[in-house]
Amino acid sequence: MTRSTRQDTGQEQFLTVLSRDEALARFEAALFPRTIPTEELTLADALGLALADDVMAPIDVPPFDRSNVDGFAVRAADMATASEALPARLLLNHETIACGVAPQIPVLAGTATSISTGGPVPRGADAIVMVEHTQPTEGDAIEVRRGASPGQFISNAGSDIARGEVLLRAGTVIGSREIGMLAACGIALVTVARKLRVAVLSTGDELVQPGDALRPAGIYDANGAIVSAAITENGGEASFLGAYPDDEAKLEAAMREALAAHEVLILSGGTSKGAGDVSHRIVNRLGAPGIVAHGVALKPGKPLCLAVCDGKPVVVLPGFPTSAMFTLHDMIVPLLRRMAGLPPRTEAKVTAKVPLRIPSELGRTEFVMVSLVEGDEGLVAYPTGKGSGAITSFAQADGFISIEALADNMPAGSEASVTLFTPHVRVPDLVVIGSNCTGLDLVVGILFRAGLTVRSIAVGSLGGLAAAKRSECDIAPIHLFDAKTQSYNAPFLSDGLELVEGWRRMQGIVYRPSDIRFQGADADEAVRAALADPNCMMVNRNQGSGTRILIDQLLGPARPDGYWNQPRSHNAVAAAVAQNRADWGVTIAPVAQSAGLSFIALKEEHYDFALVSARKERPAVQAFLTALTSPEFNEGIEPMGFIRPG
Ligand SMILES: Nc1nc2c(c(=O)[nH]1)N[C@H]1C(S)=C(S)[C@@H](COP(=O)(O)OP(=O)(O)OC[C@H]3O[C@@H](n4cnc5c(N)ncnc54)[C@H](O)[C@@H]3O)O[C@H]1N2
Ligand code: MOO
Repeated sequence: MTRSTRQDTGQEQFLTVLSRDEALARFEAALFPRTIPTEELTLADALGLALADDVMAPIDVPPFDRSNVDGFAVRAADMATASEALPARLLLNHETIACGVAPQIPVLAGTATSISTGGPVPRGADAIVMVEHTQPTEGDAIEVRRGASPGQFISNAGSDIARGEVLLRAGTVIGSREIGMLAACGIALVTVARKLRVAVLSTGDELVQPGDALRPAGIYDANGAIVSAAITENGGEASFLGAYPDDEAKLEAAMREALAAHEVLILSGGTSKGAGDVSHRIVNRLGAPGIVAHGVALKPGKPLCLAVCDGKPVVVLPGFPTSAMFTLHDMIVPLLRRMAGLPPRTEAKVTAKVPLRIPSELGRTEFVMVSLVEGDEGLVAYPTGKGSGAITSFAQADGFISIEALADNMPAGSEASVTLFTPHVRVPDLVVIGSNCTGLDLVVGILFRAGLTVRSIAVGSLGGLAAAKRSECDIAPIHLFDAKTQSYNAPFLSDGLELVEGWRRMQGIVYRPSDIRFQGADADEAVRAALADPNCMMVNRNQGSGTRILIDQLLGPARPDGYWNQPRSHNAVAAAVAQNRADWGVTIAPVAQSAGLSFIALKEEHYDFALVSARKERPAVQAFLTALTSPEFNEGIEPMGFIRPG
């Protein structure tokens, strides 16, 4: 693809797919060099901003020689021979130097002046003796029974900060500690790099703002909130202007207005090849040089569009939230920080083993978000990926690994370098890897309130079992049905694993309450009714799930319409029926209940835990086992629609 071609389908091709580095180089060349706008602010307002210039100390701190103790200002030489047997006797001068009191009387040989901690040392004195090392004596004098070294208990003027030294360097981000140094020198105003004013705008007909009701086919606008927050986190001033439908004229007007009032414009969505993808077309009309890169050989992030319009950066992020977040942090934030005079974020890396083969797209550098857990031989990096469209891929990850463009996978067992999102690895107290269940939230909640951190990675029952066998987790929640023994979970355990009973989940047929074909029917009647009506559409489950075995038993040889629609979760089945994409399916009672569906009970599914025996004595594992028998758990689990065993 070398140039934009308008096709009959109404779709556009990317101009040229560039490497990440080439795209960044073009963007930087169009943006820099540039001056960093500055302003003078009070210390409080400067918090979080970067200093524009070096700041020199205008005074010495402390400004005078200062006593560090309560006691007496003396001449050390007067105590050269002082001892228990032969105390030095010093006449008291008639003044007391409290904090804030300028001394008037010099300390002459054989005299002492009473002084408080923080008081200015009087002329002639060269040491302070602590009050508890002195004895008042008759004739307005004190006795000192030990020697004093010159300078003792005195902080000299300028010993903390010397007048004329560079106190803080340009580019330093002002925090409470920096504010302390500036205030101690009497500085009230500082010149800082001004916050970058960034306009944020989402595009897409489907977008609904959080807080408003979701309409059919609507999607909550996550990117608007994500981008605005990331700008604020990075010292910018974000103005979120809302979500705009894919209406070219209206969007163009909004973009022009946004650019007039801001220094940067960041959009998301509408940069790929869909019929509604218009934003990148508008960008080229907003100013020179316009688009410098559209299409980057990255995953996620391929449709990223970078432009500079009359000196102002205009970025169109991909619509998928993980793609938007990742490209924003990886490619855009560093440039915005540079434009705002802020130092680069520090990046920490660790090495971790990849437990599974990670497939990757040839030709694109692929960034895979990972969650870190501690295995027997060091860190293990689990992909959190549910694809670029999933918000949790990025939000719940500890960091990312990259797979080079020329590789089509990263083999299981590879050592990978993980770039962390946080300065340090956060090692959780308890690691749970396997099948997810809302009932598990109840247990995790109990542990969380007890101060324990839990990392829960949803990879399904089989993935969890494999992780438990490799000792990468403490506990693997599973619900695996063994057709041969007609039993759950126990037949799947191997040496080193033991079964802890969890709870049961009633599986049943779900239908919309208004559907008269199923009202009042038992399971056999319901299946008969479904098979009798050629317009009745089912939704199945994936091969290998216990629910699928149940469905195949119900259907026998029948293959009704919808049989090949095989989603991988209980929730997806309920959503398909609730949204009228199917008329019936099999899911669990709590999911049916929360989707507002009618339910015909079939069979209990056992949701248990494979426990790694070698980790059983760990405090967090013990806390997990205790939580499972706690009154809080017992009282909470049944109202959620689950069944306690026994
Ligand atoms: N035929 C092709 N289709 C797609 C390609 C391609 O090369 N050929 N690229 C894919 C890639 S890679 C990505 S990434 C996406 C990005 O597409 P757009 O940037 O045009 O984004 P949209 O189509 O507008 O939306 C994609 C997706 O994200 C949701 N979305 C959009 N904005 C938001 C928001 N503010 N908050 C939450 N979710 C949002 C939107 O509803 C869509 O589901 O394109 C692929 N397609
Ligand atoms: O590049 Mo898209 O961001 O793969 O998902």
